Amino acid sequence: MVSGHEIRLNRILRKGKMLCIPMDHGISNGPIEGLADPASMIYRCETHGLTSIIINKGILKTLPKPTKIGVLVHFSSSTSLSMSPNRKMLTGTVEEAVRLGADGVSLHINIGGKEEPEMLEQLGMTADQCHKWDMPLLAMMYPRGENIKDPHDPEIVGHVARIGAECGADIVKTLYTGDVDSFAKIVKSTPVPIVIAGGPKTKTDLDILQMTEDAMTAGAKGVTYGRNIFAHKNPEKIVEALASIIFRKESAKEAMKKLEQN
Ligand SMILES: CC(=O)[C@@H](O)[C@H](O)C(=O)COP(=O)(O)O
Ligand SMILES: N[C@@H](CC=O)C(=O)O
Repeated sequence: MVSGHEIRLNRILRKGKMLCIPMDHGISNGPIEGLADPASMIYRCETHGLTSIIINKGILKTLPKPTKIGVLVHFSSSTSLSMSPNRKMLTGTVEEAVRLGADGVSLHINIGGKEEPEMLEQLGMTADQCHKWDMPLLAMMYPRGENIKDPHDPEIVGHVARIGAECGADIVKTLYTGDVDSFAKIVKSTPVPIVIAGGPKTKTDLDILQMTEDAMTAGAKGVTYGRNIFAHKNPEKIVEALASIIFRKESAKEAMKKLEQN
């Protein structure tokens, strides 16, 4: 018998790979460019190669119609208006995710600051509940806090990714280090699949496509890009370009050529 965990995992991945738009910025940053109407953005992009989305429960509850792709519900919250924007608080339960019909749970864990201990506890406890409910857990593991000088430092990224895996996450999302060799080492020392974050919008489309190609070459299992997709002038087309790299192993340059033709 196929477990609920496997059924759900196959809804948020395709052939073991992920092309996901995290849209949880509405709590941390407000209705930023491209996120004024998350539902429309989801329906615009869902048939262009996406495997899944990450959204807060309030968006999931108010979607006018079900989406065709996997949904991870995000339960970490902090805001840029706060005195402690890095202190992510737990704002939901795995049982709630089951009730909402989610296919996965997502947490954001900042490592390297004074609030780290409580986020580690959130991760460990939520992993236990995910195990109980057969719910896949994606941990967004960020080197972020007073002790972090360079969040892309391969040693730090490798440590942070490993923390996510050792605390029980099924998928770890973290920062790309900027070069294939150092990231390949991190992939090898992390016992669960790694996907990479997009970060602020890149200067050119080729930049985000090249980072994607390099991360996949290093062994990443996909990407979770927010602003580089929903704030793009043509979100559907950048999703198609990313899908050609992730699922059809095209190069960034080949994907770029098609993007320019469209
Ligand atoms: C809003 C966030 O916490 C981001 O980390 C988001 O969850 C994410 O996964 C990546 O968003 P980008 O806009 O690609 O940085
Ligand atoms: N959701 C993000 C916003 C920017 O990446 C965060 O909380 O850091």
